[in-house]
Amino acid sequence: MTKLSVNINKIATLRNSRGGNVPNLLKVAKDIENFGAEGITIHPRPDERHIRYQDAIDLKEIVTTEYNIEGNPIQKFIDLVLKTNPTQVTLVPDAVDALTSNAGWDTIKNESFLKEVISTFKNNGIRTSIFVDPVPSMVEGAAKVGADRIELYTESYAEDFAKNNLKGIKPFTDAAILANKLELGINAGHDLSLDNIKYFKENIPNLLEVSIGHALISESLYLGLENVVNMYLNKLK
Ligand SMILES: CC(=O)[C@@H](O)[C@H](O)COP(=O)(O)O
Ligand SMILES: NCC(=O)COP(=O)(O)O
Repeated sequence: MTKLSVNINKIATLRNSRGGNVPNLLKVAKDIENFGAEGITIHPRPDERHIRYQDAIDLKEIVTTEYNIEGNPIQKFIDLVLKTNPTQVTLVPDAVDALTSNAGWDTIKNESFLKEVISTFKNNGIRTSIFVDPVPSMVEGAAKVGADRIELYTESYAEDFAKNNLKGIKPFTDAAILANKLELGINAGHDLSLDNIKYFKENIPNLLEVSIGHALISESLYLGLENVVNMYLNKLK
């Protein structure tokens, strides 16, 4: 069984664009759980352009499913995660000014840093996951630094799938087989969507969790748009 964790960054982006509290991030998170999702993911970035650090703390009070916080472990982020105590922290090596996550960790170059950060989180009872490209040496490195799980960075798979290149799944399947051998749990995310998720799931042995945000929120807009336009038309009759 693969858990669906919904990334709500985009809800915060919409809220912040008007400065008020519409849509209400906490209510959306609660509703997503009530609709059946098994987790809530956030990725607070240092400039707080979508999720604010205070959101991370407020969400802890209401999320009853798995709570996953992603981000680059700069000191401010480490402090936030320790204060919030989520179910899982996912470490992502994104630059401060990155538009979105765009690479996995080099788990060999950053071995001692990752070891230290991971042990800090694990000592506080927080499950750790590391964002990695589907590269065998990076998966081995993730096991070496003591991570509980890897999160496979799926952008290249999504791009290949959109071009009908089904071979793009191969490095992900191989990485998953290796992770299973090394007893690392497997998560995945980035640009997964209603189009590409089924094939991904079918080809990844023991996929524990996917976190999906950008496509899921965009798809929700499209799938809800007809209904809402008609609700307005009815009110204007
Ligand atoms: C870690 C990852 O894969 C990202 O997809 C991320 O969580 C999304 O971040 P943004 O919403 O800021 O693009
Ligand atoms: N970890 C990936 C994530 O949370 C969402 O990525 P995306 O679906 O917004 O690309």
